[in-house]
Amino acid sequence: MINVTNPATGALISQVLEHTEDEIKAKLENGEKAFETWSSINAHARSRLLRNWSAIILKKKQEIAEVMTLENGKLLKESLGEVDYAVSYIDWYSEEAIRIYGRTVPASAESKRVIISRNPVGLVAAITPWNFPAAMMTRKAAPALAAGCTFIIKPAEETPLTTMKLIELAHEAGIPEEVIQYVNGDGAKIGSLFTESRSVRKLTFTGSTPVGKLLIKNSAQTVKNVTMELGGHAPLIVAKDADIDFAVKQTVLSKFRNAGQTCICANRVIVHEDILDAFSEKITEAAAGLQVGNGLVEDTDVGPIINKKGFEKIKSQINDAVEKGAEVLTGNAYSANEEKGTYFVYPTVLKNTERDMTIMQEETFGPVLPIISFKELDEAVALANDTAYGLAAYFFTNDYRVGTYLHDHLDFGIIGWNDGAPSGAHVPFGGMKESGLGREGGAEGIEPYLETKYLSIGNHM
Ligand SMILES: NC(=O)c1ccc[n+]([C@@H]2O[C@H](COP(=O)([O-])OP(=O)(O)OC[C@H]3O[C@@H](n4cnc5c(N)ncnc54)[C@H](O)[C@@H]3O)[C@@H](O)[C@H]2O)c1
Ligand SMILES: O=CCCC(=O)O
Repeated sequence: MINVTNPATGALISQVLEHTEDEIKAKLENGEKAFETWSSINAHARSRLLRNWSAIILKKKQEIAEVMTLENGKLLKESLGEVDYAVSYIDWYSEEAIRIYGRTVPASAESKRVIISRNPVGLVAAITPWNFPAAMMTRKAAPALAAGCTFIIKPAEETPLTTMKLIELAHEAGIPEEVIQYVNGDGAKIGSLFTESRSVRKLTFTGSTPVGKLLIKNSAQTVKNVTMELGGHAPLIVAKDADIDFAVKQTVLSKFRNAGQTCICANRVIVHEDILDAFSEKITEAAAGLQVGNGLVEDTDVGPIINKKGFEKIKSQINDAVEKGAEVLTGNAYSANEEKGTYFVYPTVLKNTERDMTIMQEETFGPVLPIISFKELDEAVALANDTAYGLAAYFFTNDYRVGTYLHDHLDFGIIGWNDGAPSGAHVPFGGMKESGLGREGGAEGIEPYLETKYLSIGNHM
């Protein structure tokens, strides 16, 4: 049994049954069998079913958002936004379902014809994290179903309820039960069942880089197609000419969203030395003004940290930075109740940070903003690229030469130029280096669910 608790209060919200190994194997078999029927239904019918799903979700938006805030802790307004964000993937891929095109190619002989078709890969298994329990699932499920694949997901143990609700609504919308399924239980156990299964033809994972690496290795056993959306360590560069007030607003948006527990949250701010004091002063004032508390309370800006492990990691990164000489401009304050299991971190801004501090290398996943300064643009680029990650990067400048230079030289999959919120269903989301493999969203997001089949017809008239 999995106990699902509210990270803001410690209250038990629900108990969820863990699936046994036999049950999981039976579901994998059912998913594989259902693939034959689902993949042969015409694309327009699949598109309509996806549209039904999104309409039903929107009718239950408030209820779903409340469940999400209860199990994840994020602000209710962020949960409401996430329901819309999750639905936008379903809507986008309901439209892509009817735009999967093959090709014909001129043959090399008069008696031959060549046809290239795009076909669904088969049963897709997904594993998702707790930080976006709705959107991380729909941005996998929607393209998979649109392409004609069947789908099974293991949501994070911390937040299974939102995902289970969305799948119940998919069935209510008319998508057959075996076409979209969930299983609950321990990540490592279910991960092994997914990777060793020959029924699963594709594995799509969103989560930490170490788990992603393990899944890539284990998927080699059955040569599975994999998509990996992994960790990040986003740099945010503020150039000398930037509009400081605008950059501060966007930095707050990027950094403190979801209490800093977002893979594309700014993790390091790299500021030109001429504007370092002005930027630091303004961001400190903004961060210090944020209200920390329960996401169900209207005035709250920053909710709880998901669990003790996440809390300890954030605290140790702050301590390490302070020990190595960082100056605390605001924060480094906590409210934790071990008995209840609730953990809050007050928005923290650190100045005089150095690249050898843990916070400058490891993902923080919390509301902490380390600031480092630069003089020449090359130095800013070197600092920004000095990480194993390559998910998101941001920069603020109104000088087009500086902007295009930074765009050309930053090794990141997602780049926000004067934009702290670049995500969307219509664009390819994903990372370079150890941040992942493949892209989700946009026209690119359906590709990983399609195989290319080539037919050569001979002896033609
Ligand atoms: N790139 C992206 O799109 C993206 C989006 C959201 C989160 N993330 C990343 O996710 C991480 C935060 O999520 P988390 O702490 O839940 O990550 P996590 O890797 O610990 O867990 C993610 C999922 O993997 C499962 N899991 C854990 N161990 C497993 C194993 N050995 N085998 C198979 N599955 C296993 C968990 O149960 C959970 O469902 C951060 O690193 C964040 O950057 C990335
Ligand atoms: O945490 C990662 C997902 C965030 C997003 O899609 O904007």
